[in-house]
Amino acid sequence: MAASSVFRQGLFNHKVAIVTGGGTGIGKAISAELLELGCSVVISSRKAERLEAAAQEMRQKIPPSSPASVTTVPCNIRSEDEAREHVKDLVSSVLKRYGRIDYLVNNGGGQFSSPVEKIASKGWKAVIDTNLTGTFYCCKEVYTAWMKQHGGVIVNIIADMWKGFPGMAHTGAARSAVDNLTKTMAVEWAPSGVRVNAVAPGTIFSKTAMENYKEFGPQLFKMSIPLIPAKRLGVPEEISSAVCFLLSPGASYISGATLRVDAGQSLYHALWEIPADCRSLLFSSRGHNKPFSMGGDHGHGKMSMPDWRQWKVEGTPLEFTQQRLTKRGLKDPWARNEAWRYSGGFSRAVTLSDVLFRGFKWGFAAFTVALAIEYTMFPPKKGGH
Ligand SMILES: CCCCCCCCCCC/C=C/C(=O)SCCNC(=O)CCNC(=O)[C@H](O)C(C)(C)COP(=O)(O)OP(=O)(O)OC[C@H]1O[C@@H](n2cnc3c(N)ncnc32)[C@H](O)[C@@H]1OP(=O)(O)O
Ligand SMILES: NC(=O)C1=CN([C@@H]2O[C@H](COP(=O)(O)OP(=O)(O)OC[C@H]3O[C@@H](n4cnc5c(N)ncnc54)[C@H](OP(=O)(O)O)[C@@H]3O)[C@@H](O)[C@H]2O)C=CC1
Repeated sequence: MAASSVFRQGLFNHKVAIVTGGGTGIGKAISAELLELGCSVVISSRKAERLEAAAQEMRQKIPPSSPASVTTVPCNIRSEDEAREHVKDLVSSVLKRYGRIDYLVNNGGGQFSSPVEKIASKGWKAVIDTNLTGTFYCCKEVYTAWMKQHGGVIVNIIADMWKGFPGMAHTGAARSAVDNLTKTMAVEWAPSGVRVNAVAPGTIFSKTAMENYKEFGPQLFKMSIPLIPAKRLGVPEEISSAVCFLLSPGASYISGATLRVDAGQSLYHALWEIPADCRSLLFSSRGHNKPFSMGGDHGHGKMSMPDWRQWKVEGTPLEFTQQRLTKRGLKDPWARNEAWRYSGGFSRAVTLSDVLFRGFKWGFAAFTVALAIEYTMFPPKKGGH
């Protein structure tokens, strides 16, 4: 096996890991790196054939001198009432085969994109059951069946949901819950010698991740690039090295932590565009927002991104935002944004000076007048964005 891990060869010799979702993308990269470092890995997910194909591919790269081996155990961590049984079977079959479980990587999961009001209860449940409840079952089962007596390390893969997750609320809620669950388990299970941490990836490219979003996948991933300080997507191996570090003795004093592996993305922009609608103006006038944060280019730095008006398929979040704006009488919301951008400066200047000298009530009145004048002088351009 050509060495690509930055970690010492043999670091995980004779250890045993379960990696859920280990047959694709991030999970496959984690499994491959663990194998390279001598660990035996059980990869587990719903699609048995795909799992076996991945295992075959990884098996061929294990040198004969290595104690590592890779096995597959199909398991649906979300299968309604039977999920607990599926996970129990997974854990007992690993113990039967290997006699130990040193590491658990809860990586299996995912979601679809949708604005909150269009998420059906079944879809909400599917995502929560997979990402939150599935992770809970795996942790609990591995702990009770093995780690409680023998110690071990758990790493949960979550997501960049730090500012909420507009467009994917279900997964945001589930991953945030797993972040919290990670901390609780870290404390409760410390006396057993169990460390529990999480990794929160930014936008990581893999074929399977992209395909999950069907025909929108390429565009979604492409749109993320300008919003990442590194100006590129991550690759699964960049998550894998963080996971291997957290599993390793190098992290022996780290527990209850969540490591963001996102090149600073979570500190910067989000993909979701906030519409400049009338209600946010009224909201500001009540003084909950700073008046000079209204309009202008404050919320519209994203307008230089790829042209979102190309999104014409019904039911996608962007089409939905467009429809909402159009319903409120804005013929072309993107052109309106452009108008905001160049008319904002004057209105803000008027507002700011009036607020300083006359207080909020009169400041808002002056702002409205200034805005009306500006809109008469600079009507929204057709086709701008
Ligand atoms: C503009 C902002 C948008 C934000 C988007 C940003 C995207 C950038 C990407 C960066 C972040 C990447 C994060 C990733 O996690 S990438 C990894 C992606 N991989 C996966 O998600 C794999 C696993 N995913 C799944 O298996 C599925 O997504 C799911 C968890 C939903 C399970 O699917 P499954 O097919 O097994 O489920 P069901 O058929 O049983 O469906 C159950 C109900 O769920 C609802 N549903 C499912 N898919 C959709 C959809 N595409 N749109 C709307 N609703 C959906 C639906 O209610 C299903 O029930 P019904 O079919 O009976 O109605
Ligand atoms: N790629 C990215 O940008 C980001 C990814 N993530 C998360 O990282 C993890 C890996 O994603 P990634 O590799 O990118 O995408 P993939 O779609 O390749 O991986 C998802 C994996 O989860 C498995 N899985 C899904 N549902 C279940 C289930 N019910 N039971 C068992 N296994 C399941 C899938 O296998 P199968 O279909 O066989 O069940 C698949 O192997 C996911 O949790 C994802 O949400 C988080 C943030 C960003």
